[in-house]
Amino acid sequence: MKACSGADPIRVGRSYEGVGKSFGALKAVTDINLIVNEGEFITLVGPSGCGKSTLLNMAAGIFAPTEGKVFYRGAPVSAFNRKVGYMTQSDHLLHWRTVAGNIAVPLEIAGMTKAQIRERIAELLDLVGLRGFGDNYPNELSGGMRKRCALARLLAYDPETLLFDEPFAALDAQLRLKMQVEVRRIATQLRKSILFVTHDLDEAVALADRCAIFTSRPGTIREVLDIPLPRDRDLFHLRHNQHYIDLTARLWDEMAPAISAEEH
Ligand SMILES: Nc1ncnc2c1ncn2[C@@H]1O[C@H](COP(=O)(O)OP(=O)(O)OP(=O)(O)O)[C@@H](O)[C@H]1O
Repeated sequence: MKACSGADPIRVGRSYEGVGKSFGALKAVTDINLIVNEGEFITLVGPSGCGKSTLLNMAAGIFAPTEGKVFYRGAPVSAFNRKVGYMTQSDHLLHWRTVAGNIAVPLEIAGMTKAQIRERIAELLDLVGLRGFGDNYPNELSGGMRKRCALARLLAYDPETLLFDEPFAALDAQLRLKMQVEVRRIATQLRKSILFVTHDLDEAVALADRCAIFTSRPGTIREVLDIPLPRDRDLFHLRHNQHYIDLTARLWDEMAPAISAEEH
């Protein structure tokens, strides 16, 4: 087993130790060793099909590793758990419920009272910049507002780790930048740990404290790149930041052989 990169015994939140996952004869990932410190933002990049989503699914406990273990605060993750919030490319908003009604879903499941739900929804609408839109239906929202609503629902039961699987891939560049700013702000403000899968290498550098680079399948983490940009970085002006320019160029160089070898 390779040494876990980035270990910090005081702040370790989640760890993958010698983790592998096979689906029948197909080995998706192998020998994954990764520490996710509390409050840390880690982006995951790698060729298509190398097992990035599989890694998120194992963090959520959606399925178990076939080798090694995933730990959360020292205890093995053994079943689907509410310590994580999961967001994918599709927002999965319920079209027959208002914004407030969508955000209420996890709160109703958690058994909160009507008054508690109302109060929590008001907090969340403020947090994601949707105050005044609680009574609108999803089809009355812009693409960015839908994402904000999905983000509010994700945060509703205050999960400790947020898992993002290419959440902004379908957005245009300007909207994507706005959502990146929001996620980075919320992550810093609420001190969430984040695992964020992306194919966008600029996004991978802009958002991360560290970026894990996968090999092709069976995927393993080839390198974890430190991103020493300030925690309160200004994403709108990163393109002028020499560290950002150098790190992005380095990541592109690392990924170029794998990207050019992909079949599509
Ligand atoms: N539930 C499953 N059953 C069977 N095979 C699966 C399952 N989930 C993933 N796989 C396989 O495991 C491999 C890794 O898939 P995964 O979705 O984790 O990769 P990825 O890196 O996220 O891919 P992409 O970047 O294209 O989204 C793929 O070959 C995929 O077909």
